Amino acid sequence: MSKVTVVGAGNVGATCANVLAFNEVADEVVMLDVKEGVSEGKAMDMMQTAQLLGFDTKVVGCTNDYAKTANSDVIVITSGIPRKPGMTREELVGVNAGIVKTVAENALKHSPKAILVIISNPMDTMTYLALKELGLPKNRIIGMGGALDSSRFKYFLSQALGCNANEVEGLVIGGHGDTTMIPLTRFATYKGLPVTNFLSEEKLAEVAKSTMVGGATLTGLLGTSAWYAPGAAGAFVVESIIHNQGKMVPCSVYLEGEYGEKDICCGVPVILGRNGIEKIVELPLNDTEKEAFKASAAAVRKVNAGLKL
Ligand SMILES: NC(=O)c1ccc[n+]([C@@H]2O[C@H](COP(=O)([O-])OP(=O)(O)OC[C@H]3O[C@@H](n4cnc5c(N)ncnc54)[C@H](O)[C@@H]3O)[C@@H](O)[C@H]2O)c1
Ligand SMILES: O=C(O)C[C@H](O)C(=O)O
Repeated sequence: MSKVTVVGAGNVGATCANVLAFNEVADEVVMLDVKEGVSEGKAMDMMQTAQLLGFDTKVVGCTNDYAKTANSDVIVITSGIPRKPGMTREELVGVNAGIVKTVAENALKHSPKAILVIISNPMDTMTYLALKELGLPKNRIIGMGGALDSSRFKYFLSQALGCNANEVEGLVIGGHGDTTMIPLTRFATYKGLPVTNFLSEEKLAEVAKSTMVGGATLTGLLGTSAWYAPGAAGAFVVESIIHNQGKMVPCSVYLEGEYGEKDICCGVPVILGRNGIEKIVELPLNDTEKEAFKASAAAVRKVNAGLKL
């Protein structure tokens, strides 16, 4: 019997729960929100799609009732405010830090063995906060950003190549911020061949830029931040853990010397499995990429400095 709790049943949380149910990633998915009735309503709405879509996962909604989340294998935290057009993710730190800390503490009381997947922004700093405040081993605290950013990178690459996005591979490491993301164009491939064989340096720079501001572009179009790809990316990370898939996914994790950084959570490729982070993968970065990672970590560290730990 596998169980996942999604805290925050807003745009991202509800989409994540819906994808988890549709793909039957867990036997039970619980959504919890502070807004009276919203989780219950969304859970009932999702359950009314079960026979149309043919899934057996049970979706439960509750208003702030953490007892319903008991014995979850994974807890996904999406609670908090999203940015509006013109804002950065980093501006959300003041409000979201308090929310993330409180909900994580409450959820862990009922699921002391759970693995946490942090989505609320600014995600790298929220992951660091969870790491510092909750006393969990580092393999159980995973920030979701790189899975989404890499998916966007593959989308923009496929647009530039004029090909199917499923035939493109690519990784985005570094912070989950408009200026801190590092799309690794040198390692990206189309059908196993380097994309540098097909796209000019200028085109690849354009793809990297579109990826980095991918979230801001959608926020400008939607008036609030995106949710379909973020929710699906959250579910992808949960599935990799619950089904012990051993996939390599860029996630924000606590670094203790890897990539030359210490005492920070930042995006690097990790192997995900039943223990959460099974392994951090060290990529052979060149000097330019190493410099970019250093600058990205320095920017994340600046936001972390604003936390009251
Ligand atoms: N890491 C990523 O890749 C990524 C991607 C997309 C969005 N986000 C972030 O995820 C967060 C949620 O975005 P959204 O679009 O779903 O926002 P949203 O406003 O649609 O949903 C947030 C939900 O959190 C709930 N909430 C607030 N405080 C709570 C508490 N104490 N306990 C339980 N629930 C609480 C709200 O009632 C709301 O329903 C934002 O911080 C956003 O920036 C991160
Ligand atoms: O852009 C945002 O603020 C939300 C999220 O981090 C995203 O990348 O979609």
